[in-house]
Order: sequence, then C-alpha cells, then structure tokens
Amino acid sequence: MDPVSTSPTASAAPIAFLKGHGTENDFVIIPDPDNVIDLPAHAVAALCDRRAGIGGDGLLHVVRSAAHPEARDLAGEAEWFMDYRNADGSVAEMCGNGVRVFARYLRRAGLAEPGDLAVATRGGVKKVHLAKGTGADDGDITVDMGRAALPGGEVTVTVDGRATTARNVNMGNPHAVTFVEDLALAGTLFAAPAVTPATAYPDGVNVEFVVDRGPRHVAMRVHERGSGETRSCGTGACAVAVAAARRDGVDPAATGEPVTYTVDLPGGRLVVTERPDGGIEMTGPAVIVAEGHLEPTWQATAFG
Ligand SMILES: N[C@@H](CCC[C@H](N)C(=O)O)C(=O)O
Repeated sequence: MDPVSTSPTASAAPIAFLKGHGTENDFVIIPDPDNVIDLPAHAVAALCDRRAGIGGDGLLHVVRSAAHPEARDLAGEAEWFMDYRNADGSVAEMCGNGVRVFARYLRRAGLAEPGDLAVATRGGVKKVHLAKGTGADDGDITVDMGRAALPGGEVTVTVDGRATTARNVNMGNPHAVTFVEDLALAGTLFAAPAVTPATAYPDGVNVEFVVDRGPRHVAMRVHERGSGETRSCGTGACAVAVAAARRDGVDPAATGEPVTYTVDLPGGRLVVTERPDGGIEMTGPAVIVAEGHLEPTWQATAFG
C-alpha cells in the first residue's frame, strides 16, 4: 500500500493513489509517508477534476507528521498528518469526512490498529476511534472534532436576492450556518453564496443551509470553500449541530448533558454529539472505492 514513487520531477515512476468517500464527500488519497511527492495546486486540481482526472471534492495527502514542516511539532502526539487540499488546490485546516476516510486508509494499509488513533491536521490533532473489528471496509468511524468556536457578530447569507441571517461557527475551518424554510432556497449553488461582512471570513467560508426534519434532526446543503457544492461536509455538519443546539436553547456546558443531532446530507447521514466539556464527536461511514497508479503520460502533464 505504500506509494511506488518519489517526486514526479525526479522520477517517472507512477504515483499510487486511492479513491474514497465519506457520505459521498469524495477524495483522492495520495499515500506519501516520507513527503517526497510535490503536490502543487495545479496538480491537485488536475487529480480532482471529474472529467479529465480521477475526480474528488478534495485530496488527502497521507504523510508522516515528522516528514512535514507543518506537522513536525505534532509528531510526538500523532504519527500521521492529513495534508488536506480542496478540489481547486487550496489548503484547508480540517476536513471531517476526510479524517474518517484517512483513518480508514491507514487501517486498510495496516498502518493503524483498532482503538484510538491521533491524526494531525492544520486544525490540530484529532482523535479518531476505530472500533474493534474496524477493517478495510466495515463499520462507522467516530472522530473527536474538538470544540466549536462561536465568534459572534451578525452575518448575512444572500442567495438570489434573498438574505438570511447566519451563525459564524469555526470548527478549525470557517462556516456560516443559516436556517431556511426549504433547502431549495439555497438555489443552484453553482456559485458561492454572498456572505457579509467579508471581514467575518478573511480566508473565505463554507456555507450551510439547514432545515428542520424533527426533534434534534436537521437536513442541510453545503457550498464548500474551494470545492463548490458537495454532497456532504463533516465539519459543516458539526457546525450545523452546534448552531441548531444554540438556536434550540441547548448548551451542554450549561446543562451538563450531552446533546445529539442527526444531520442528513445529500450523500448520507452523520450523527453529531456535543459533550458538556464542549468536545464534539461525529460518527459516519468511510469507504475506500478503488486504488491504482497514475498513468505516466497523464501524470507528467498534470504535474508539469
Ligand atoms: N468536506 C470537508 C471540509 C473540507 C474543507 C473546506 N472546503 C474548507 O475549505 O474549509 C469536511 O468534511 O469537513
């Protein structure tokens, strides 16, 4: 399962990849334990291209923390670093569905055992729980996503001239969560919704549209920074659960009781629990779909 290649500029050896998804939020996975593959933004965009590449909402570069300058300091806490990229090649702090798929890959490759697995991300170290028996394909995976930050301040999302207020929630990456009457009001989501004030999100934002489905049960659509509309977003589901809880007047820190929301997305279901200590746990599937090697001619063009 280890990559065959080193840098494509140094060698024509084909790069090993896998394809995976979590609730249909799909990723190209590039195993590169020693961080020898240079992945410029244009190569990531080419890999994630759904027509001319493998296709994905993002890319999971699997690197040992000790081998990556952005994660070296975390190597004592987490052996592996999820170097996450969006489909346009931009870098993001965290990916909730991605970290489950990342853990599934490590388990499948024999690089992680059942139990708790620490994964370094740009959003800090996340603890992933691989239940006993978790193997190549089976079993949902739970991630301790850390705490949500709620910066406050008025935020507005505008689609097709219709403005709704939103809550600013940071899950390591930025989110604007707005409750609507009908998910169709999100429109086509071919373009990013307008979010104001721009100063609330200096690095861009993921936008979630949410409707109620029942008690502590919501459904959402999302427009992701750097990827467009996706069929699921794990950090987005966590942001939505926290926003829904506060809207419903529920705060586990105050009650001392955890609260769980079921979040339905176009690509599946995630279950999100906020604990009294503020920690957020997300549970959902993680699937490896395929593996192979890049075709050398395509690789040379994509990385050139
Ligand atoms: N789909 C991811 C989030 C990926 C990063 C996001 N697009 C950003 O730029 O912050 C998830 O499952 O959390």
